[in-house]
Amino acid sequence: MTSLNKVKHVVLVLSGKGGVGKSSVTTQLALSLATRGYSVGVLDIDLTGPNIPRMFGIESASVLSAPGGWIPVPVDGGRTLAESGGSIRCMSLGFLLRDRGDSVVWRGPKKTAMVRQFLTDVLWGEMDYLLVDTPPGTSDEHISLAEQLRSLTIVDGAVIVTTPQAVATADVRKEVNFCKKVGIDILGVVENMSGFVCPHCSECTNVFSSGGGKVLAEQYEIDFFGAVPIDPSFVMMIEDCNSGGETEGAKESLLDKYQKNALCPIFKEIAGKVVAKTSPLSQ
Ligand SMILES: Nc1ncnc2c1ncn2[C@@H]1O[C@H](COP(=O)(O)OP(=O)(O)OP(=O)(O)O)[C@@H](O)[C@H]1O
Ligand code: SF4
Repeated sequence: MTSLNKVKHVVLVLSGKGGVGKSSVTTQLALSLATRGYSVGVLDIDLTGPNIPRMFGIESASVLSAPGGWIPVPVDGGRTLAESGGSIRCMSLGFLLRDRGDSVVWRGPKKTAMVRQFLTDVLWGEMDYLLVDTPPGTSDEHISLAEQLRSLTIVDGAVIVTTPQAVATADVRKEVNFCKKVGIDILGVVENMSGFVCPHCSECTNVFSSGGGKVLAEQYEIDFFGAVPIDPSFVMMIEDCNSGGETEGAKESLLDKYQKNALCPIFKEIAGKVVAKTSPLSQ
C-alpha cells in the first residue's frame, strides 16, 4: 500500500532540456483538468529548480505533517471550482527549502532518497490525476526515477514538452527513446513558446518557424497535443498571484483568473486529449 494507491492516473511531464516551459505546462494542465472537474495533484520533483509553488502562487505556504506523511498544499486555499468541483493540491521541495533562492545541489543517493520519500510519503488520498513535474533531461537519474515510480504505481504515460527550436535538435528524439527504454507510453507532445501573443491586440505572431512539433509527432507516430504561444499575460498572472494579495486582481482565485487567460482554451483542449488518452471510456 503506497500513498499513490488511491490516485487514478499518473502522468509525467518531461522535457529534454531546461527552460522549455515544463512547469508552466504542468501548471496549466492541472488548472485545465481542475476546470473540467477533476481532483488533481502536482508533484514537483525537479529538485534543482522547484518552480511549482511559485507557479500556483503558494510560495509562502508550509507543508503540514500528519502521522502517515506530508499533507499536500491546496491551491486557492482548497477552494473548489464552484461549477466543476475540481481542485488542485501540490507537493514540492520548494516548500521545504528554508531559503527559496537556494538551488539544490544534492548528489545521487541523497537526491534518490528525497525523490523516493516524495513518491511514498505524501498523503494524496483520493485523486483523479497526479501530474509529476520531472527534472529536465534523460540521465541515469531519470531512469532511476522512472523505475522507482513504476515500482510504486501504474504510470499512464508522459507528456513531452518542447519548443519550436528544440524540435530541430536531438532533445526530443532522446526523450522519445528514453520513454521507450523505461517502458513509459508517450501520451503526446506539446510545442510550447510557439509564436507570441501581442499584449495589445492579442494577435499571435510566429516568431520562429511553426509546425515543427506536429511534423515531429508524425515522424515518431506520437500524438501532437497542441502548440502554445508565448503569452506575457500568463507571466503577469503568475506574478499577480505571488504579489501577496495586495492588488485587486490578486484577490481573485487563480483558477478563476486562468479561465480568462488566452492560453486557457488551448490547454482545455490539451487536457481533453490527456483525458481521452488516459481514460478513453470516459469520453
Ligand atoms: N507559453 C508561455 N507564455 C509565457 N510565458 C511562458 C510560457 N511558457 C513558459 N513561460 C515562462 O518561461 C519561464 C520558464 O518556464 P518554466 O519554468 O515552465 O520552464 P521549465 O522547462 O519548467 O524550466 P526548468 O528547466 O528550469 O524546470 C517561466 O517564467 C514561465 O512563466
Ligand atoms: S501585433 Fe499589432 S498591436 Fe501587437 S505589436 Fe504588432 S502591430 Fe502592434
